[in-house]
Amino acid sequence: MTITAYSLSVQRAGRTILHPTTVDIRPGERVGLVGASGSGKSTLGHALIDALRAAGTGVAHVPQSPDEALDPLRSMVFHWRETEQALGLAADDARRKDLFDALHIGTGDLRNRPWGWSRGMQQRFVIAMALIGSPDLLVMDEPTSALDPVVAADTMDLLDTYLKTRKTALLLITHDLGLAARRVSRLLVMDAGRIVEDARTARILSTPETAAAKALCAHRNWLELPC
Ligand SMILES: Nc1ncnc2c1ncn2[C@@H]1O[C@H](COP(=O)(O)OP(=O)(O)OP(=O)(O)O)[C@@H](O)[C@H]1O
Repeated sequence: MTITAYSLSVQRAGRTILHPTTVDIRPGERVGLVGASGSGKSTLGHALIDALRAAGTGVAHVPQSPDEALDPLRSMVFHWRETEQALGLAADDARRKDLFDALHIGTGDLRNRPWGWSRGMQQRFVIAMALIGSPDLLVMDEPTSALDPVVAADTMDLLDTYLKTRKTALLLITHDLGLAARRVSRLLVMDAGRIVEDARTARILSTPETAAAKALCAHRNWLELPC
């Protein structure tokens, strides 16, 4: 069933930073939310997560940096168990092995604290945690911007492969059109708190219609980036 959130809007400090916006995403669909800095991407992402969770939709969130998700004083196994418990799931070694294999983190020592793992492994661990409950939607906000380009590309490749056989949809929030172009089939372009263009990725890249989409597409150097 299509995931829909109607008429999301956000006011802060007396200013409307998200104008009424309806978002719909099909099961398994890969959607990019792109726009210039300050256009309202993260605001829409958070409003969408809150509204969908309130309606009972399973939504997981991957933040920009693993530091936002991992407590430096806690072991990796603590984080994993805490997530399972929060989801009301019993510990399941087979599920953990599947996710660890899929995201190539099987060599990590779960007794370590986050700083005992590389940054790339930490972020893949955070992605694996987000997938524990097989969410309907995975929202990733600039998920690879803290990683070097090769590690970032590898991480997105592993996630692509994993999601191929699942119904989990993906909303990828990024100002990096190059990343979005390689990873999603549909783009939502934001400008000043509104979605101003919503179309297939290939169409927006070839014939952007709005000033915001044209501005993003004008910076063609992103074509050279590996992720
Ligand atoms: N708590 C807040 N109070 C006031 N204004 C806010 C608040 N949070 C965000 N804003 C403003 O809302 C607008 C949208 O911010 P938002 O972070 O959603 O944009 P963004 O597109 O995600 O930007 P970036 O790519 O830089 O993260 C910006 O002008 C920002 O300054």
